[in-house]
Amino acid sequence: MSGTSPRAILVTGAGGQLGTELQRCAWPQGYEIVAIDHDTLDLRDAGAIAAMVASRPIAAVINGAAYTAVDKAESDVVTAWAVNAMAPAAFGEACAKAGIPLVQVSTDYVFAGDRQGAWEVNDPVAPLGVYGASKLGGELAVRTSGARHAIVRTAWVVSAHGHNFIKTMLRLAETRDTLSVVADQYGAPTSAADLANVLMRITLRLVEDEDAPTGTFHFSNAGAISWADFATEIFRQSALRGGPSTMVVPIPSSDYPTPAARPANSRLSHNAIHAAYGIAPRDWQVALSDILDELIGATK
Ligand SMILES: NC(=O)C1=CN([C@@H]2O[C@H](COP(=O)(O)OP(=O)(O)OC[C@H]3O[C@@H](n4cnc5c(N)ncnc54)[C@H](OP(=O)(O)O)[C@@H]3O)[C@@H](O)[C@H]2O)C=CC1
Ligand SMILES: Cc1cn([C@H]2C[C@H](O)[C@@H](COP(=O)(O)OP(=O)(O)O[C@H]3O[C@@H](C)C(=O)[C@@H](O)[C@H]3O)O2)c(=O)[nH]c1=O
Ligand SMILES: [Mg+2]
Repeated sequence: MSGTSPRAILVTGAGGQLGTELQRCAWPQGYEIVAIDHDTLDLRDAGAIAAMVASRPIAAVINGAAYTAVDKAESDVVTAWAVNAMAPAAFGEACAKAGIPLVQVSTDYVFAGDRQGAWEVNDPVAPLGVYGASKLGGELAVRTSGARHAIVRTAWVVSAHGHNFIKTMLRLAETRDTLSVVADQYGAPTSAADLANVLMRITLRLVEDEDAPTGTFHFSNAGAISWADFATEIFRQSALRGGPSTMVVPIPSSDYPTPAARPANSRLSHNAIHAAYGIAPRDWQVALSDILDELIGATK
């Protein structure tokens, strides 16, 4: 590519878990990541989104930003919909106009989670709360925008930075002898680094191959556990590293009331992403180990 300018990939949510990991990915030579944070672009401003995409040649957009405060969204409905639905709509329109692909990230919370098994990409959606509903709005906006797109639903995103369940558990363990954690909500954690790598692969295909698979895909790490199981393994692996740990008391969701209801079964099937892109996730325990290496330090 010598003599030509690099292909710019616009990434939103630069300060978030996914945005941070997208910037750490090993993008091939000839690509430049233009990572946009909240201060640079407020996603509630659709006009600013259009102007940003039109302001320079861009090869693709990865919309990694979102209003992710699930409980707060219940009482901040308009902001949640502005960020999670209207901003993707604005990106869809801008990308269609520019003729570039859009990669949109969505969530397991679009499902009601009311039956067993892993959710397939075409299974019926029925969000239980404002966050899930607004993210579904974003999916529909992107799907109908005319932009070539991939919508990647993920779940339980964790990493060494930002806000997430691992960091919350380690923080609470510092001061608690026991920790009550819900044992009737099932899913699989997703390393933000693994997700970023998958989104990079999909984005590169969409940029380089007009016929690359488009549509809706699911990605999480492999496995099926409850939040209580997850907490237990976090503390087991943390203790091995000399980090904080405490005893987990499994409880029903009814003993942990929250403004937003969560799906009982959040498991995402990987069939679609495997068929289209040959992607198969590694086990969640291995991904957790890498994150704790970064947070606490490696085991001796
Ligand atoms: N976290 C999870 O467990 C899951 C996440 N997802 C999806 O994955 C994607 C990445 O999530 P993750 O990285 O964990 O999320 P984070 O909450 O870590 O990051 C989200 C980012 O979006 C930014 N943002 C929020 N509102 C605005 C706004 N009005 N204008 C500009 N930027 C804004 C935030 O900035 P600031 O902090 O400054 O507001 C933050 O940097 C999202 O689409 C999310 O819906 C899906 C399933 C699970
Ligand atoms: C802190 C804590 C949480 N919990 C429960 C609440 C909840 O059901 C579960 C996980 O807590 P969180 O606050 O991480 O849950 P939540 O913020 O709902 O996580 C979700 O975030 C959004 C953005 C998504 O898209 C989802 O995939 C999912 O990751 O654990 C306990 O039972 N005990 C505790 O001490
Ligand atoms: Mg949360």
